[in-house]
Parts: sequence; C-alpha cells; structure tokens
Amino acid sequence: MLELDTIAAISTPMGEGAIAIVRLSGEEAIAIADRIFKSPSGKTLSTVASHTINYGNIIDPKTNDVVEEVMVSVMRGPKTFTREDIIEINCHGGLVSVNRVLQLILTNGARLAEPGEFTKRAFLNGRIDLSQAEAVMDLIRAKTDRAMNVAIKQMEGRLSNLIRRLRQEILETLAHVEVNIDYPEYDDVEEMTHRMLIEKASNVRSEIQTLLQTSQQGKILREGLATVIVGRPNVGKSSLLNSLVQDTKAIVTDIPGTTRDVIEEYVNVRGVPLRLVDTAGIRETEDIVERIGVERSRQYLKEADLILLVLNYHDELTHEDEQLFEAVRGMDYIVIVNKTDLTKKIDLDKVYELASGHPVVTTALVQEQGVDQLEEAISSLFFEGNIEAQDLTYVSNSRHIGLLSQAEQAIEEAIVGIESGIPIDIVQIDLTRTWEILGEVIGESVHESLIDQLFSQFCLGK
Ligand SMILES: Nc1nc2c(c(=O)[nH]1)N(C=O)[C@@H](CNc1ccc(C(=O)N[C@@H](CCC(=O)O)C(=O)O)cc1)CN2
Ligand SMILES: Nc1nc2c(ncn2[C@@H]2O[C@H](COP(=O)(O)OP(=O)(O)OP(=O)(O)O)[C@@H](O)[C@H]2O)c(=O)[nH]1
Ligand SMILES: [Mg+2]
Repeated sequence: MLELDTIAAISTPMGEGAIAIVRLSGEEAIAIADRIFKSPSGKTLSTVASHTINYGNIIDPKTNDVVEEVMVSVMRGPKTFTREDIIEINCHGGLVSVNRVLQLILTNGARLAEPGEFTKRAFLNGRIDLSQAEAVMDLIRAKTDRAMNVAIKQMEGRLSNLIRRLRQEILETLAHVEVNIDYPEYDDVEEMTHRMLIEKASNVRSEIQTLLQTSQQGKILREGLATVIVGRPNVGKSSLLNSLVQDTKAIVTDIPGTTRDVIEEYVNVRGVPLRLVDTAGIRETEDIVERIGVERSRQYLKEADLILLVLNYHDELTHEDEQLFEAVRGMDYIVIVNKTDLTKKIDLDKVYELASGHPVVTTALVQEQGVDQLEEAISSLFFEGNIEAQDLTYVSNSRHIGLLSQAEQAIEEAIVGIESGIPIDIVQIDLTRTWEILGEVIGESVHESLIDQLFSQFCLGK
C-alpha cells in the first residue's frame, strides 16, 4: 500500500437533495472526523466497529457550535473503495451545510481531492486496474441501459481478464522462443517451436481481432451514434431535433438560416443512443457568421455515423438537395421528407431514385407525424442483423481501441516474421512489444502523465 495523504470532497451533486455526502479517504480520515464529530452517547469514531454508520453532530472545535446533524459511516481499509480508511459524512442535503462540513474537514487536516482522485487511489492501491477505473467513469456517464451494461461488465473486469489471459499466452509463446534461442543446435526443437509459435500467435491475433470487431458498436453504445441533421434552410431540421428530443432545444422560425451554429443533444431512440447534431442549413451564403456555421456543418458531416437528410415536401427538389445526396454518398443515411401536411410539390419518385435503397420516411413534424416511423428506421439500421450478444466483451473506449489495433499490428509482424523465417530474436521483439501494448490497456507499463490525464476527466468527489 502507498502512503498517501488524506483527501476529502463532496461526493454528491451540487444542489439541493435529501442528503449530501462528504467523503474522506486516507490514513488520517478517522482521526480528522473525530475532531469534529460528537455523538450523544460520547462514543468516538476511532473506537466503533468498521463498516458501521453512526449518528451524531458535527461541531466546530474552535467554538463548540453545532454545525450539522449527521450520520457518519466508518470503513477501515483495506476492504473499502480506495483500500484506505474511508469516512462518509451524510449531511442534510443543502449546499451551505455540506460546504461548511467540508470546510471544517479541510481546516482539520485533509486536502481537497482532485477530480477522480478516490478512484485513482483504488487504482494506485491495486483494487482495480486502469480499464476498470475507466469503466467507473463510463458508468456515471452512461446514457442508456445498454451503455451501462457494457460499463458494468468492464468494471467487473471482463476486459481486463481477457487482456491478462492474452498476455499470459504471449509469455508462454516467448518461453518457446527462449528454448529455441538457447538450444539452436536441435533441429527438431526448431521444427516444433515454429509450428507452435505460429499457432499460438495466430490464436492471440484472432482474439484481438474479435475484440476489435466489437469496437464499433461498443463505441456507439458508449459515446452515442454521431447523427447529423442536414438539409436546406427552413426544411425543418431544428423541428426534427426537437421532436426527437421531445423538448424545445433549438430555435424554430420560418426565417431561413435561423440556426447559425451547431446544436448538440443526446437522445435515446429505442435503446440507440444518438448524439444528435442540428446544423445550419447548408447553402451558399454571404453572411459571415452563418458561413462559419455552414463550414462547421460540413465538418460534422464528415465525422458522422448517421445522417438525417431532410427535404421539403412542399417544394421542388433543388440543385442543393441533389448536392446533399452527393455529399452523403457511401455513408449511412435516412431521408426525411417533411411538411406532408402541405401540398405536394416534390417529385417523390426522384427522391427514391436519389436515395438508392436508403430508407425514406415522410413526416409532418408540426403535427408530430411520422416520428415513430423515423425512430423505427433508426433502430433497425443500428440493430440490423446483430442483436446484441449478452456475453460479448465489448471494447468501447478509444484508448483501448487504439492500443488493440497496435497490438494486432505487432502480433501480425511477429507471425509474418516466423513464417518467413527471420531470426527468432526479431520475432521475440515483436512478441514482447505486443505484450507491452496490451499491458497499457490495463494500466501496466503506462506513463504517469497519462494516468493523471485519465483521472482528471472524472467528476469531483469520485
Ligand atoms: N456511500 C457510498 N456508496 C457507493 C460508493 C461509495 O463510495 N460510497 N461507491 C463508490 O463509487 C459505489 C460502490 N463501490 C464500491 C466498490 C468497492 C467497495 C469495497 O469496499 N471493496 C472492497 C471490499 C469488498 C467486500 O466487502 O467484499 C474490496 O474490493 O476489497 C466499496 C464500494 C457506489 N455506491
Ligand atoms: N407546415 C409545416 N411546417 C413545418 C413543418 N416542420 C417545420 N415546419 C416549419 O418550418 C419552419 C422552419 O423550421 P425549422 O425547424 O426552423 O427549419 P430549419 O431547417 O431548422 O431551418 P434553418 O435553421 O433556418 O436552416 C418553421 O416555421 C416550422 O414551424 C411541417 O411538418 N409542416
Ligand atoms: Mg434550424
């Protein structure tokens, strides 16, 4: 165990609630709490049994004034979240009262925790590895049930265990290489090790590939399907965003060019998390502010997983509409023909022809018509053919995906090397590199600055 100072933070959201929790972790946690805690029966926290909750008051030791009425949980390490001694003070849930308790703790020997520092300690003290710690953050941020299931499995160590097993197999393979290097004079040893090496390394490679295959869905579940609404000015793009969000987030007017900037919202469409982006209508424009917006729309378009292309039923197809079809070619898109409550001026046959097999949905968004069909089209596009396998281990985090791709490449080089009969000590280098890269996923052999950066993305008090 590392010797670290005692940290404290408010671990519940800033705002009014029924209760709010101030959490302390570290060697001095119980002693510090005792300095400001007074129980009616006179007991002290340092003498109560571990994992008990205790009623009492928080008092300012300088004035002896009662500051708060609380329940204090005492949990002695190592069987705690951080493996250190932990105190949790359950206050009345008002901003002023929790802050007063926190201030007293800080003036009585604790230091304010940095974002993610409690979870970082769980990592530094070896209770969880890096991929599990990252999953804790994903769990908090999860926007749908499915995203949460992926995070929980990763937190339980599913991914870590798989990575550990692969690393173990690489080590065993390396042991065979050693034999080969140590006894090069035995030809039959070389024969055998070659076959074995190729078999073992191919096995590892195919497991890495299987994992990488889950990454696209995993990433979408975690980060949301990047969905961009495009269309000419005034066709109803912002109305579409509002219908899907079921709330008025984007300003809707009949003035073309209303949306100047990009609006981003998370929505849950039948279990598919969408990171929905409403853009400024794409057209040639003179207005400089609007032009920046249009420029950014094009940028978003490039990075989208799904495009919602909106057309106007009450208007003829224009050259700009056709350019939009051109721009989204090769991407996943759904065509929405809006304003069907008005008279038809669009050539629908032409729309179907341009859509060339992509779904076409008609809507009258002012009357909330067609939204169901659109949601259906989105969810069937996402879940097409691959109903989420319950026991699949997903990779969802860009850092992990990047490392796994590197590992795949390294093991590939090792395999090609063995097959082409290059010196075995070169193969050894590639295998070792694969082993190291995989280690970074679970936080073995990672640089300290990366660890700091990862944990700093957490919420305060986590
Ligand atoms: N009040 C409170 N609720 C909370 C947390 C917390 O810190 N405080 N958690 C914080 O995010 C989560 C719970 N996570 C936890 C994970 C591990 C351990 C823990 O003590 N693990 C030990 C002992 C397990 C055991 O008793 O067998 C261990 O793994 O060694 C505690 C909480 C959610 N709810
Ligand atoms: N009749 C009718 N009007 C609609 C429909 N959907 C949207 N509108 C109206 O069309 C106008 C433009 O809607 P917006 O959602 O602001 O269009 P937009 O594409 O975001 O426009 P810009 O941001 O200016 O590019 C508003 O007056 C809406 O009320 C519809 O289905 N039928
Ligand atoms: Mg708009």
